[in-house]
Amino acid sequence: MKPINFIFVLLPITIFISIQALFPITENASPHLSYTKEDSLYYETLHDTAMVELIRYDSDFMLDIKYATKDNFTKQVLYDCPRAFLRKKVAKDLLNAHKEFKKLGYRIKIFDGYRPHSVQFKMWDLTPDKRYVGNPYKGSMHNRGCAVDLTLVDNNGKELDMGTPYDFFGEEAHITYNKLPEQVLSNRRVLKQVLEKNGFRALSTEWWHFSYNRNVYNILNIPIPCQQEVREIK
Ligand SMILES: C[C@@H](N)C(=O)N[C@H](C)C(=O)O
Ligand SMILES: [Zn+2]
Repeated sequence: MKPINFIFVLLPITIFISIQALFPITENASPHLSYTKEDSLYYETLHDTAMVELIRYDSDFMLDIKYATKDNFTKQVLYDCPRAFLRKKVAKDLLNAHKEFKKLGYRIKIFDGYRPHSVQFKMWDLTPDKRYVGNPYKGSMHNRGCAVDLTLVDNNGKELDMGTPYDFFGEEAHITYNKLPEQVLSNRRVLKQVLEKNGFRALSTEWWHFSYNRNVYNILNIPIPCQQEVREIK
């Protein structure tokens, strides 16, 4: 073989094959579990009921955890740390919805996921109105890790116009309220359609709240943990 052939043909092929051998591209059974390989393997072992952190599954989720700040309707800090957890089964279906949103050019921004039961009581003390706050004596789907408050952002991270801010407790936030610009109605439609297709049910009074309708799990009252190495709430 001429040296020129070796340099331009055989050498690149040899290098490519060597790289493949060192870093094999394997078919991942759960392609969503993309945070780290170690996380992926770990999450595979968990039961569907485990409470898992969303961004460990998909780092494209944006987080704006209002109840970890005073910028919420209670004007109090209700969580120790700004993290979002859901039951593994719920998280997986949300991930499938996220994949669809990403194909449309959007990403999900999470305002709230699992919410400790004691926080539900605090909310209810201030706003005992079951249209906008779940009755803690029955338990909210958030307390079960089965509800998520969310919106959509565009490719620049800008929130789509949904007509009202998050936790706007009034008629304009109701999903049947239609005295809104066509673009707002269309944004709400996309949000609802994709989530409903993936196992979530909209709440008639809050465009941002979606409950899981494939399973219901127990109420928990474990605080949102702060240690980053804690990957699940047990
Ligand atoms: C408080 C609000 N973000 C919310 O999630 N409301 C529903 C009804 C709930 O508390 O379950
Ligand atoms: Zn909610």
